[in-house]
Amino acid sequence: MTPAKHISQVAPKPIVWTIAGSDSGGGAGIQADLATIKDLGGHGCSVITTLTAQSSVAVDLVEPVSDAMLLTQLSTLLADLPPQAIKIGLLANQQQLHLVADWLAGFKTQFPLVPVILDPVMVASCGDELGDKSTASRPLDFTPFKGLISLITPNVQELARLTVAKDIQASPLHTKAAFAAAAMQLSVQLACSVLAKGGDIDFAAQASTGINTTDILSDHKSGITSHRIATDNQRLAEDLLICHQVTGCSPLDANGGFWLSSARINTRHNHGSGCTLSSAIASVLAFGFVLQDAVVVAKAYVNQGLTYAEGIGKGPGPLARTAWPHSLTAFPHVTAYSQNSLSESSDLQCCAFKRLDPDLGIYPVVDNLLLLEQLLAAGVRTVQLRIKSNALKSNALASDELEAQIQTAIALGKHYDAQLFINDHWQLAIKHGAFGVHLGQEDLAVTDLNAIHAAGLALGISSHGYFELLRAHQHAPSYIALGHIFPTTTKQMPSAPQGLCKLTHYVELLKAHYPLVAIGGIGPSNLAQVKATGVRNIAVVRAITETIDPVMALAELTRAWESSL
Ligand SMILES: Cc1ncc(COP(=O)(O)OP(=O)(O)O)c(N)n1
Ligand SMILES: Cc1nc(C(=O)O)sc1CCOP(=O)(O)O
Ligand SMILES: [Mg+2]
Repeated sequence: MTPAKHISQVAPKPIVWTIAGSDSGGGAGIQADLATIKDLGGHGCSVITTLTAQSSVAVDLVEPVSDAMLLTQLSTLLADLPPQAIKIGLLANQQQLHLVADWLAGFKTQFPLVPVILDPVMVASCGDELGDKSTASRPLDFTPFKGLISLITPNVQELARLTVAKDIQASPLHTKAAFAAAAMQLSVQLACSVLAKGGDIDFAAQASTGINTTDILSDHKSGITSHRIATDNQRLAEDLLICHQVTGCSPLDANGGFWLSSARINTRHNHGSGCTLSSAIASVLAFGFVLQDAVVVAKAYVNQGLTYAEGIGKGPGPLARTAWPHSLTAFPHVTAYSQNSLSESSDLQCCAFKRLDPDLGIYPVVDNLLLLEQLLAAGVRTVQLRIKSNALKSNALASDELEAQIQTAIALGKHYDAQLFINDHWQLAIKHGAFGVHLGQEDLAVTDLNAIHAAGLALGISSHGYFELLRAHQHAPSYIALGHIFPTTTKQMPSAPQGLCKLTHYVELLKAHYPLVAIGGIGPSNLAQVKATGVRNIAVVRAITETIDPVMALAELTRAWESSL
């Protein structure tokens, strides 16, 4: 594996707190959390709730710290090292839980935006209970955390204990439907997102009930994308993410549900995998990624850790520490979860889209034929016609006129032998034989990608973060756009600008697989910084359209891009 570059090399080191128990064996708890936070480039601070005399095979003694010690750790840290994210793990008893929840309520009034991840740890991987004696007879009630946490990460046993609805409690959570119902229930109960970890369940065994466990294997380099049902040798580990009012992402995903599937990694060295996952999510959030992005990066980190884990001691060993994940194969496959549908993968096409030269040239995005023709005549090689349908609604353009413009644009593109992409209007692009179509994430759900593929058109897909770029990758497009890098006034964006640090990571992950295009707020003043991230193409609107001489502007951008290192 190539050594991965820490995000901390390109971004300031965020402070991440872990409020959790000590595992004297070093594989889980505070010890796993601090190792994870450091490995992902953060600075870890610890608030110890409980001491455990623990090895890889047994938990011999559990001793909560005093209330005074718990509260003083919190106040001492807050005075000097306020967190960018908090992970909460083992709480020894209900009294401790109340103390932490009350403290958190006060903290949140001061720092409402700091994300808090709760890993409701109850049982060690060796099977021993981790709470004090009071919790063995009565499971903890996490209701005091309602409205205070961003995400809870139960495994299947914890999910069953935490969901109070009688019908859910009565049935074991061994089917996808029951598991999903419990996760949704918990999301409502605690008013937070839920990552329900299905690693301990074999949903594939439920395939006979008609539930589709289709896996997608996509290799864009060889141009092959294939789908197959998981067999015994290729079992899937499937987690369900239920989002609750997530901000900073596409509104379509803010309350979405997603299955995250990875090939099951055959190892018994998984001690501390839950602690590692939750502290990794907190660490990635601390760098300013949105929740869905943090979850898929943390999943990839755990997958890598399991893959390279080695035994230490007689029992299950800890996960390997493999730094920020930069390999697409470590990332999960994302499928939308729909309550109304048992089959979640019906929209997949079978092959990769048309392959392009990774260097597209400066890629202008324009909204009129006059400018399009000027740029084509000036020798532009890749260009997009982006006529938004709100231009239609305001009656600026009737639909037959839109079709005529698209038809003319396509003819011009052919005449000048350019790669002309039509934004949004994929049916017209197919009808008139365009070179390609550009689609956003919202468009994907309402587009017949099979039809675009069958017509032989190239496909470009927008993305705004890890989660969206995985979704784009699963369609094996001709290029992936990464936006918006800097603030833009051309379009209202639901997400924050990605910035150069995140762009560097996306490029590292995808550059061997796709032509990549950075977009959003790019122009002469920042183009060299963008090029330094390793991205090979930029798409621009205002840097061309808002100049007095667009042809000259294109020539200047091209010269500056080619001469930048
Ligand atoms: C090259 C390129 N990248 C991104 C976009 C944006 O596409 P989309 O998200 O569909 O948004 P609209 O352009 O339709 O508003 C793009 N057009 N081109
Ligand atoms: C159309 C568009 N899509 C974006 C994305 O991030 O998906 S940003 C963007 C507008 C880019 O315009 P300018 O170069 O004027 O900032
Ligand atoms: Mg669009």
